[in-house]
This record gives sequence, C-alpha cells and structure tokens, in this order.
Amino acid sequence: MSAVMFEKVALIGIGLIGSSIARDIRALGLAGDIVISTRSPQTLQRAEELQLGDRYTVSAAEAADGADLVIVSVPVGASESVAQQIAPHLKPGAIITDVGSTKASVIAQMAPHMPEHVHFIPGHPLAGTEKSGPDAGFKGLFKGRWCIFTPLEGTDPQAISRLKSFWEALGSRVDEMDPQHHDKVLAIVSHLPHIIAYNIVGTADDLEAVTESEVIKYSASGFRDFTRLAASDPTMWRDVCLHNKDAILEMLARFSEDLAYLQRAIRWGEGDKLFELFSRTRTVRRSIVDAGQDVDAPDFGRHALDDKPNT
Ligand SMILES: NC(=O)C1=CN([C@@H]2O[C@H](COP(=O)(O)OP(=O)(O)OC[C@H]3O[C@@H](n4cnc5c(N)ncnc54)[C@H](O)[C@@H]3O)[C@@H](O)[C@H]2O)C=CC1
Ligand SMILES: O=C(O)C(=O)Cc1ccc(O)cc1
Repeated sequence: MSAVMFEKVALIGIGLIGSSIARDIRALGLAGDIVISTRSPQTLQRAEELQLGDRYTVSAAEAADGADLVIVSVPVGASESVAQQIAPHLKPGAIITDVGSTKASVIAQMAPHMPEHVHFIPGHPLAGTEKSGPDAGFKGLFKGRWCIFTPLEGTDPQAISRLKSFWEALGSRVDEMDPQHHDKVLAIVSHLPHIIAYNIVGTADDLEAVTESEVIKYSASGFRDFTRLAASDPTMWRDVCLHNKDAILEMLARFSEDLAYLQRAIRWGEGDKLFELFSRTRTVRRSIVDAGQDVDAPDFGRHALDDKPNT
C-alpha cells in the first residue's frame, strides 16, 4: 500500500529499535535499499540471518555514504562517535535522525559534526520494551505511539515534514518539542520509573540474602512489573542516566521530598494524607485510560490504515 519514501536508508545500530524500524520499512516497502551497520560483527551477522536489510557493513561511514535517510539507533553515549564517522560521507540533502531517549546531549554530540548540506532532525519514538538486540525488535512497535522531534532552529520545514510522513507511515503520531523540555518530561515519565525499578529490585536482591528465596517466591504482580523495567539494557540506561543528568537529578530531588512526606505520614499515622494522595494518583491512571494511552487496552495502537478494530 505504501510507496518508496527514501531510495537508500542507512540504519546505524540494529538492536530493538533499529531492527523494529527495519522490519516496518521492509513490510511497508518504504525504501529502495536498506543498508545496516553496527559495530559488532556478531550482531551484524544476526541482522543478516534475520534478513533485516539488503546490505550489511560494520562501517557506519560506508552505510551512510549516499543514503537519503540515516537513522542512528545506538546507546546515546555513542552518538558523537557515530556522528564523527558518518559526517564526511553524508549526501547533500540527506536527512539524519536518531531515536535516543535523551535529546539535549545527543544534539550536543552530533550537531557540531553535521555538514551544512544535510538536515539533522533529532527524534525519539516513545515505544519500546525491556529487551535489546536485533531479535527483540518486531513489526508494528511504533503503531499508535508518539514520536517526538526536537529540531534545531532554522531546520528546513520540508525535511521535517518528510521525516514526519515516515514516522506516520510506521503508525506513529509526531510532536515537536524543545530538547530541554523533552528531557525534563522524559525524566519524570520514563527515566525515573526505570531508576526506581532498578533501585527497588536491587534492594530486594540485597534482602534476598536474608530472606532466602521469599522475594521471588512471594513476589506479587506489583514487584514483577518493577522487575520487567529493571531487566532493561544496562548500557542503554547507564547512558540515559549520564546524559540526562541534570533533569534526572532535579526530578529525583522532587521525588525524594515527596517520599519523605509519605514516610512521615506513615510514621505519624496520618491516614487522611495517605488517602488523599492515593485518591489523586488513581485519577491519573483513569485519565491515561480515558485519553486512549493505555497500552493494555484491546483497541490501543490501531494503525490509521487498519480497516477494522483489533479483536
Ligand atoms: N529500548 C527501548 O525501549 C528504547 C530505546 N530508545 C533509544 O534507542 C537507542 C537504541 O536502543 P535499543 O535499540 O533499545 O538498544 P540495543 O541495545 O537493542 O541496540 C543498540 C545497537 O547499537 C549498536 N551499537 C552500540 N554502540 C555502537 C557504536 N558505538 N557504533 C555503532 N553501533 C553501536 C549495538 O551493536 C546494537 O546494534 C538508544 O539510544 C535508546 O535510548 C528509544 C526508545 C525506546
Ligand atoms: O519498556 C518500557 O516500559 C519503556 O518505557 C520503553 C521505553 C524505554 C525508553 C524510551 O526512551 C522509550 C520507551
């Protein structure tokens, strides 16, 4: 149904996100030629076994050479190294984008290396799982999810519009934001939940030595939800923490203050305070469900092109 949108697409990094994009491009026929590059020869070989692209190379420079669209899907801490490697080979008029979970740092790392004759448009699809690597990707990951662009001032609106059409073809809704604002919003809605999960599972793991296997044996679904997040890729999340340091520390300070309030209410038996907070937070969940953002709901993520509801 879709037509070729970019003649040559280079995917640098072919883990969960890169390989999901590759699968969608393939399925929708959005590219004439898909070239895949990743640093590790083993991962590259796996991408080839999975037939995610048309050509494969460990050289990011070779992959980017002559590409009309370059999508960088590597841990955010590797952004500068990739930008340095690809910059001399970028074709005039090419669109360069990324999928990194932090934006100000990615811009600081990549923008200085981008030649005048390309369109650099930082992006972030708000879709993913706790899994990593090329096997973890799947078709339709971005359906019904937001993709946030944080374009630099003066970026060609036509290039933004071409990239927007690409993400919309993958079923995403696209929004634009200032990178600093993006980093603050994501710090509270995504980065802190992961840090809290790493922390609580780490604490439980320390207790495990005392309680033997009780932590696993009796773990209720609340704790299990935390273990899913805490199973997320350590390299990726180390980089997110180091590259969104200021916003994360600001949100952690607020979080600790609010936790101290809760702690105090529990210590002094102030049930009304607990009840008030727990009632307020319940309405947050309800508004997410009402806004159609509940991924567990059967109709969530229907593609614009689907002609009948999911069953
Ligand atoms: N995992 C998730 O749920 C989401 C991740 N993101 C962002 O997407 C990016 C990629 O994440 P995933 O696909 O989950 O990670 P992943 O670990 O599954 O894949 C990362 C890929 O980058 C390659 N790589 C690592 N260092 C490299 C380097 N220096 N040069 C070239 N390739 C290199 C790896 O070989 C692998 O192919 C990250 O920046 C992450 O913040 C964005 C949205 C969701
Ligand atoms: O697995 C989950 O619950 C996620 O939250 C996935 C995710 C991880 C990082 C992002 O930048 C965006 C989405």
